[in-house]
Amino acid sequence: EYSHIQGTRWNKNVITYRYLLYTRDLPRNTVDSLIASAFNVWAKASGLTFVRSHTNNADIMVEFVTSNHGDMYPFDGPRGTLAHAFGPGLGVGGDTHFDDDEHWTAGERGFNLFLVAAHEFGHALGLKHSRNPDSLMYPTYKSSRSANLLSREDVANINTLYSKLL
Ligand SMILES: CC(C)C[C@H](CC(=O)NO)C(=O)N[C@H]1Cc2cn(c3ccccc23)CCCCCCNC1=O
Ligand SMILES: [Ca+2]
Ligand SMILES: [Zn+2]
Ligand SMILES: [Zn+2]
Repeated sequence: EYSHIQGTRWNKNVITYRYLLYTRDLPRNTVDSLIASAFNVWAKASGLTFVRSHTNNADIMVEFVTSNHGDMYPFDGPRGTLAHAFGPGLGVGGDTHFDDDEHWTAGERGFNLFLVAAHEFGHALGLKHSRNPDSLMYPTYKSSRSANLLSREDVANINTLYSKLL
């Protein structure tokens, strides 16, 4: 929701992402698959492709950090705010930060990393919050999300930004 970076969308079809810091709550390959699944939610709805980068700078830098971590939005310890992401753009644009004072899980307990990442990547692609509690882009965490994560509103909004590429 920090859309202070100009530009409402990415102007390319292939978006790269790179991990800077992992969490100790989960094995790395579990984090990798949960994050990849979260990107895939938006790939299916937008026609965008997400490619993991291991070397150079990437569009979306993903990291698990706590409290003050180098941007203007320090985290707040356990619970409260879980994560945040910057809207599309150069530099910090798209970057996604998870509060590592949370207990990140792949299941029902703690906070489900896949669900939170899917919300954050919506911001990284240019989406704002929704007032519809059934939308993924609703500003409050809900563990009981159905299989089809995206509401009709989420899909309409991503399609407005990125016309579904043929
Ligand atoms: C949507 C989510 C994945 C990302 C959002 C932040 C966000 O929009 N990032 O893009 C988030 O963390 N929302 C808070 C909002 C929130 C709920 N409460 C809070 C108490 C203090 C501060 C914030 C909150 C009440 C207590 C529950 C705290 C634990 C759950 N936290 C939340 O749901
Ligand atoms: Ca927190
Ligand atoms: Zn941050
Ligand atoms: Zn949000």
